[in-house]
Amino acid sequence: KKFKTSKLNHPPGPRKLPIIGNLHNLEGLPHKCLQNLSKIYGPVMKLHFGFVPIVIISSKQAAEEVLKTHDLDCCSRPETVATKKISYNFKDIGFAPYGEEWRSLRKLAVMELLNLKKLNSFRYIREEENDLFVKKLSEASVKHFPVNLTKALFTLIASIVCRLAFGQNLHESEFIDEDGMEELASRSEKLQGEFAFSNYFPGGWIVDRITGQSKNLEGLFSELDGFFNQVLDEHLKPGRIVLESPDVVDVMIDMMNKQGEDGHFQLTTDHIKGVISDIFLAGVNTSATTILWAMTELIKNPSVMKKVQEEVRTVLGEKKEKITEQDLNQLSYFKLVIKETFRLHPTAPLLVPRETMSPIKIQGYDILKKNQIMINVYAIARDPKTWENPDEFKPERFADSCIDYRGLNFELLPFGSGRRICPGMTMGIAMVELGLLNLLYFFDWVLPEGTTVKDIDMDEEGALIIGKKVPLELVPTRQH
Ligand code: HEM
Repeated sequence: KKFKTSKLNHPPGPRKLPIIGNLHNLEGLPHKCLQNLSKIYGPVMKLHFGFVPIVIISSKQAAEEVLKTHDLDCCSRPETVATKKISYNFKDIGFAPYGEEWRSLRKLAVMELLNLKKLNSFRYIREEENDLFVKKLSEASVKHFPVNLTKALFTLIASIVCRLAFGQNLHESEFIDEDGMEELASRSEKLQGEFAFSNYFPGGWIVDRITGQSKNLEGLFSELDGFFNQVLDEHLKPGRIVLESPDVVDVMIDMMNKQGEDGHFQLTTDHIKGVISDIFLAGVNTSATTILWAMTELIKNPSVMKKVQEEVRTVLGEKKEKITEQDLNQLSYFKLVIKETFRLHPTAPLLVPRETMSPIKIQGYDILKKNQIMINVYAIARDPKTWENPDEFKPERFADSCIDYRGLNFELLPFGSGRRICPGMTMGIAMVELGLLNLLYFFDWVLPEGTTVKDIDMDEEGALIIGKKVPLELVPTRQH
């Protein structure tokens, strides 16, 4: 031990046990448990999940050092059994290590998903799908029955994402069951977060085989793979007619067919499936869950609900039959409600884990090469040193503040920051804003008979993307 003592200043952390490291310290949801541990060990702490060293960042200052000062040094991704599977052997954007392949795919995604011109030209898809959503909710409102908003919102967002990115109209699709979207999305979330021994222990694959974990993973994956294959096959059909503008899959197939053999990175069908998988997994759960949390908080806080509905209905007038994205420009309190939802309920509370590519120093601590880094944006957004009454849902806190959630203010990072920032941010925000606006403009919402605000369950579940555990059921009454 004496000889091994180095001059390195390692981050503090709870005592680890032989073999399991700190796995025994993890109880409940990781972001909450790590938030509690950081109150003891500080904003930069080191834990070991089995044999894997993981550095947890829980303050605005430390997050800025990682994501701004050292962004390039730590913008790779660690490999896990599940992410290898779901990314078609890292041939995607979200889980691919840093390198030429990731850069090329990411560039393509930014062009297709972040491109404002393209997003605007697809505006009508979002508006049409929301219109249909309002019609369905209006039918339910006649009967005054509770609506399962969780399911309804997953279907809405999946319809937009599948139409916009894959050219698939879920309402007419022969092979996709639109009502099964919530289940498919939550299965995929399970797949990403499955605990596997092989992630943390050398030879852990043997345990995974014995416990049936490997088989479980295979089963979940083959269901999703079936869906992604169908999307790809539809696009590869000879004589395919592109009705709307070419979607992401069309663009990638075109690139694949035109590429020469010049030694550069070659696009394959696995890359296309990797990107389809990314868009579906990263796009649907996150946006639907954000609207769901916004509605949950509004029902729990009736004065905020009243204020935002008053603004929405006064500014847009009483007689609108259809909401457009232009209507969003005139709303200010509404936008604060969304900001506050992103603060209290970041859907990826630990972002997507990163991996250091070279040794770095964060807040004076030495972090070695190939260490995992998790940024606890949940803990940062509820840090009482930065936020007054951090657990309260209070959109007014942003009224005179220029803090935004687009990756430049390190106290509020629902989309991450730096090179790995979410490339679907603009699309995600557009879907969340329009979906919530339709819910608030056209309907009044109450809890089902016999339940009160105290009965609203705020429990969370999930692994990488955290959702609401119990579905939200509310009774709509059509207003206009
Ligand atoms: C409200 C909606 C959304 C939220 C809150 C969200 C959040 C995030 C977060 C936190 C990350 C990780 C960033 C990091 O590691 O620093 C991420 C990555 C990613 N997101 Fe999103 N996202 C949303 C919507 C979307 C949509 C609609 C798409 C695609 C259609 C998308 C595609 C991706 C991809 C491909 C990555 C991986 C980027 C990379 O590793 O280079 N996201 N997202």
